[in-house]
Amino acid sequence: MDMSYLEIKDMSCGYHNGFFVSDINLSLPKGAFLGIIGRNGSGKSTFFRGIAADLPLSGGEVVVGGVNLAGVGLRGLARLIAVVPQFTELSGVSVQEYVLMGRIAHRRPFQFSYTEADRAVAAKYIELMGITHLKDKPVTEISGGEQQMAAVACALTQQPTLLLLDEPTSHLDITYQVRIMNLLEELSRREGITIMMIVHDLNLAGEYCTHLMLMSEGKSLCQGAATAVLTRENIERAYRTRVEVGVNPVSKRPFIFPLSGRVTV
Ligand SMILES: Nc1ncnc2c1ncn2[C@@H]1O[C@H](COP(=O)(O)OP(=O)(O)OP(=O)(O)O)[C@@H](O)[C@H]1O
Repeated sequence: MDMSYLEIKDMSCGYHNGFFVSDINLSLPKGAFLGIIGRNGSGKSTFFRGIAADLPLSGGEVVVGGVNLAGVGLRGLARLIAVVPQFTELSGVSVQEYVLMGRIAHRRPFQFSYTEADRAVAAKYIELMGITHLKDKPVTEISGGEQQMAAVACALTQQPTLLLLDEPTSHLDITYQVRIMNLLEELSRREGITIMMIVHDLNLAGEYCTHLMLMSEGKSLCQGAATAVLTRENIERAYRTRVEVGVNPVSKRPFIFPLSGRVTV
């Protein structure tokens, strides 16, 4: 396996006279499923904005499959990277039309309508996300969780090599949470899509992700497999909250138990 499909070196980015993410170093093999965890305001979304060129880098570089993103331009970037943002601005288009927008980066010059192949790709991911029954509804008239599923279908329709998801499970019930995580895991394993996902649910992250990165105050506090990152010491240091760490009896992955103020340890 190529250990450095995604190579982030000494990356920094942030806001004028304000918050900065700094000195991030990260190497991921193709098909890795990285979970980015850390408390609110630790810089997870800012880090994503730097990778997706939504914020200029103030230092370092991001290389995907040997290509330095600084040189690819917006269209080239859209063919490599798809982003599922935390909040999506929605107009009244149908779910199907919305998901099809993922094909725009693949249009040839002077191609003004979608091809049959474009429609087939969109239909495949609409089906995989389990929202085929909603395809003719306006996106403004479906639930928050259904909108999240549509946003993921749209990003996959872009057929990126690197997929960034900013908390895709936050509005989802356990059925859809598990469905989306299983699907992402399968896409990373079978199709070699490298996935980076911001996730607040530490147990979901620990269960599914092949790699974790724990952020604190704009820096990467630690990286590695779930068992190395999800320790009581690391979590208490990053979140300043007392927890107990156990083991999922079936998967043997770490499991975090929050501790109520009632409990004295
Ligand atoms: N557009 C902006 N301009 C200036 N500062 C910003 C901007 N967006 C975010 N920040 C600041 O940057 C810091 C990090 O924010 P960021 O959204 O990266 O954190 P996060 O880890 O993704 O948080 P959360 O888990 O709450 O989504 C915060 O202190 C925030 O106030």
